[in-house]
Amino acid sequence: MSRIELDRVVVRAATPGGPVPEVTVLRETTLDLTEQRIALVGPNGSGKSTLARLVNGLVEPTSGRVVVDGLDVAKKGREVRRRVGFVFTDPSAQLVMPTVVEDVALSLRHQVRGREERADAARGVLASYGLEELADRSVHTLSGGQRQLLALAGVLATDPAVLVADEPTTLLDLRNARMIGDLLLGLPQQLVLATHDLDLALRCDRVLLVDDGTVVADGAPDEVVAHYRASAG
Ligand SMILES: Nc1ncnc2c1ncn2[C@@H]1O[C@H](COP(=O)(O)OP(=O)(O)OP(=O)(O)O)[C@@H](O)[C@H]1O
Repeated sequence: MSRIELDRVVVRAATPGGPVPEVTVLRETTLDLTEQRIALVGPNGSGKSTLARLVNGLVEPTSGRVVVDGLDVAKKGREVRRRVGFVFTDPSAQLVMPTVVEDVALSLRHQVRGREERADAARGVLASYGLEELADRSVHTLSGGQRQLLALAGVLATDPAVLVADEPTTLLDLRNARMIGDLLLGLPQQLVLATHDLDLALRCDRVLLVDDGTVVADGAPDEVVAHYRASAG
């Protein structure tokens, strides 16, 4: 399993034109994450996405350090991003090529060298997710569920050690949310999952409750989720 360490991490963001010049998005946070499945839960705007994005350098700490498997994210960003896959709430953000098969092929650019070989490998990846019939379609013609599955397939094809998923089921209907949730929780990789789905959080190994830029509870899923439910009134 991988190890994600946050050492006194603070994130501040400039707010040009706002009532104050900057806001603290994440207050000083120190964490050592070694469990396989870690859920981040908490109210809207609490800092879950910020915490998730720190893990692969999409957000940089204002102070402190984020270290993944001994690699400092600020110094070894490229290496960290090869180890840490990321899935967004809205998969459109990461599906950039005209067709489905080209999109998966793009993900495989570091793994498979030749153009033809890459296209073949991409079709193989699609087949393993039951998406082969969509290979030549435009990503814009896919349903939300198909798009999220495709985004996930593309990221997993690169065999990351860690997968960070930021509310990956929020835009999906019940059936697709369940399918993607089951897939994520069944992965052999370490998973960091920001989610509003408390049933998914309960199936993780450790849950962090984030509120107002601070981890306010951290530990066994049933206890932390019960705490969250009670605090939400
Ligand atoms: N670059 C930024 N500039 C200004 N404010 C920011 C910036 N990034 C985050 N914030 C603010 O920090 C807070 C935490 O944001 P974050 O996206 O991490 O929350 P979240 O817990 O993921 O929320 P949600 O559940 O709604 O997705 C929010 O109030 C957000 O508006």
